[in-house]
Amino acid sequence: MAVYTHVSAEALSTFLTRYDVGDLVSAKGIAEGVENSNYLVDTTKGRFILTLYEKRVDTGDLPFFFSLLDHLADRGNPVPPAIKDREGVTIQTLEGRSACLIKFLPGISLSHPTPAQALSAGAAMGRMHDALRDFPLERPNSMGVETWQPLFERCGHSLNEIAPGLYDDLGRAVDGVTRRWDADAHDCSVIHADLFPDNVLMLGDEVGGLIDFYFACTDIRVYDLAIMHSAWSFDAKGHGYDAAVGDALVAGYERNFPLSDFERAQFPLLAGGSCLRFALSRAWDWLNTPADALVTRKDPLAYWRRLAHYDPELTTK
Ligand SMILES: Nc1ncnc2c1ncn2[C@@H]1O[C@H](COP(=O)(O)OP(=O)(O)O)[C@@H](O)[C@H]1O
Ligand SMILES: N[C@@H](CCOP(=O)(O)O)C(=O)O
Repeated sequence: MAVYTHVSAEALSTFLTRYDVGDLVSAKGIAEGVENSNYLVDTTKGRFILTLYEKRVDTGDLPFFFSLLDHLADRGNPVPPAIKDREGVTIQTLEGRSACLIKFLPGISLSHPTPAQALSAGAAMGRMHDALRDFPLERPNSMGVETWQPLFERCGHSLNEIAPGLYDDLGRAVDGVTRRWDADAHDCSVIHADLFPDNVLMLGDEVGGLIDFYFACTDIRVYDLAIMHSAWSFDAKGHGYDAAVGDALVAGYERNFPLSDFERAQFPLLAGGSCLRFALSRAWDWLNTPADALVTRKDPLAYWRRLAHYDPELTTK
């Protein structure tokens, strides 16, 4: 469920008169997603996404996100830029929220990607990173390595309500990974930082769109591939590593951005970091979201289990 803010047909019709996009035909709330309110909007001239930014996106970051999308779209990447109104404005206000009208991209969000789809998606990430070599803006990672220990401490002993012993186990793993993490030894650039299967729209085996750039930030470039690898190569519960999917992601990526020997050697550590980053954010949400809330809580243990694949020693006592 991701329609937190209701937009009336009257308010939307008036909103659309700012743009050269035709008249409103229909608008439907989109159930997928967790951060923002999204509507699928059809007009007499085409199809668009309307996004209203809820509390988890800092609206001060929106100019960064839309510069990034313009930069990528200008270089032929399948990403959805914001539509400008007749005065060139992209970030508007609607129903008391910051709001943008965004290009609709075709495709289906995947639940179970195949190796052929993983190959295309990895290649799309490599191409995106290549296009970002000359992107001049930066944004700190609000979920970067230095935030993991403080977030772990904020979750505290309540972690044991998720699974007995999780406080000690996670604490040991956070310590083990962060002590070996060395961003200065890597190439850093702007990365997507959340390229899960649900953020890649597929047309058969081809990528129709890369969406949801609201975690995009400056960090270790190959960490982005490690995040993708940990999100794509397991079942939803974090079991059953699928080597064909994992290998295809890396092979696709290397078609457009070859990895160095150092990056290959560091990959398990970076993927282990990704497991901790998502285990921690999910644990925090799990402990702080009422079970009957509109948002479905995501399972933190599905990421804890993935860590065992990348670094078995960190997850055994
Ligand atoms: N530009 C787009 N083109 C087509 N569909 C989109 C687009 N942006 C979002 N969507 C649809 O909306 C859903 C939620 O979008 P997303 O950005 O992932 O939301 P959230 O940030 O709330 O997680 C996606 O799963 C997709 O179905
Ligand atoms: N991908 C993250 C949560 C972020 O949600 P999104 O809908 O904005 O991609 C997770 O699965 O924990």
